[in-house]
Amino acid sequence: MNILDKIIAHKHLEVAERSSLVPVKLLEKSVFFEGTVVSMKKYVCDPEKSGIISEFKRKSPSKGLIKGVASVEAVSIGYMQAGASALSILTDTDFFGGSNADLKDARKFNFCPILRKDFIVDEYQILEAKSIGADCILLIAATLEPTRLMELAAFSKSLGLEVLMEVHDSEELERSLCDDLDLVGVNNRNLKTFDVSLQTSMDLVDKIPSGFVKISESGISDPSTLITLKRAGFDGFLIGENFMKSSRPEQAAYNFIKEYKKLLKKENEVNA
Ligand SMILES: O=P(O)(O)OC[C@@H](O)[C@@H](O)c1c[nH]c2ccccc12
Repeated sequence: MNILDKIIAHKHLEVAERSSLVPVKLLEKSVFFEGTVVSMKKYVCDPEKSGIISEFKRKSPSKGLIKGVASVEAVSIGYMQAGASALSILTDTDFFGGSNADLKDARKFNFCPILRKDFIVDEYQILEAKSIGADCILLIAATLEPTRLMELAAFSKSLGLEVLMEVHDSEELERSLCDDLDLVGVNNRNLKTFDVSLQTSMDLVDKIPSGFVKISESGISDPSTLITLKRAGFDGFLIGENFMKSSRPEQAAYNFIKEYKKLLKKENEVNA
């Protein structure tokens, strides 16, 4: 069994357990069911912003411990002050060291789109995402049958949540595209083998239909890479480890975004 299969098997057990402990009726009592969501799509494409979705990630199966003890409050506020467009908060506990409490904390301190980063296999997790204040959820094409992915996307939309669908190759992309998606992310990291290659993004960008916001995900550690990805057609960039591995993730994000803006300005002057 590869790691992705292991995570998904675990998620089914987790959903069964949680839904018996916290029934849907209780989730629906959350104040966030009345509130409107902040659009990830809009923020990522806002030319005044960087397009960067900064991720809060304590550990991962590929890297092990990145930063076990970190303050969501300090890091998420710092990310936004540094010029990120949005936040991605890992809520998986067993494999990524995150929690729903991390997302709730991020929500408390920030008015910006927040992606619930988890492995969604059931409607219950989407209701849970809404109940903790997320604006957007992730659906991973590699882990869902196309019809199931489409059902989950439609369910998210019925709650007003936006959907980021993640793909890793053109086959996944073609079989899973549907109208209820808002953003399509290309994961440069193969979740089964952990191999990382930016070429994955470059190969797939032109295959994503123009109506979807295009995100390049994972393995980004250099501001100049963003220039290459932007030129290729990406609107947004998901960055986690490169910031989280620093002793001060928010400072790392600040320096990165400052450098990116400098490069972007230079690029725009050349093209003017
Ligand atoms: O830390 P990185 O290499 O910058 O990657 C961030 C993000 O793309 C990655 O955490 C991720 C992409 N898709 C996922 C699906 C589940 C868990 C995590 C992920």
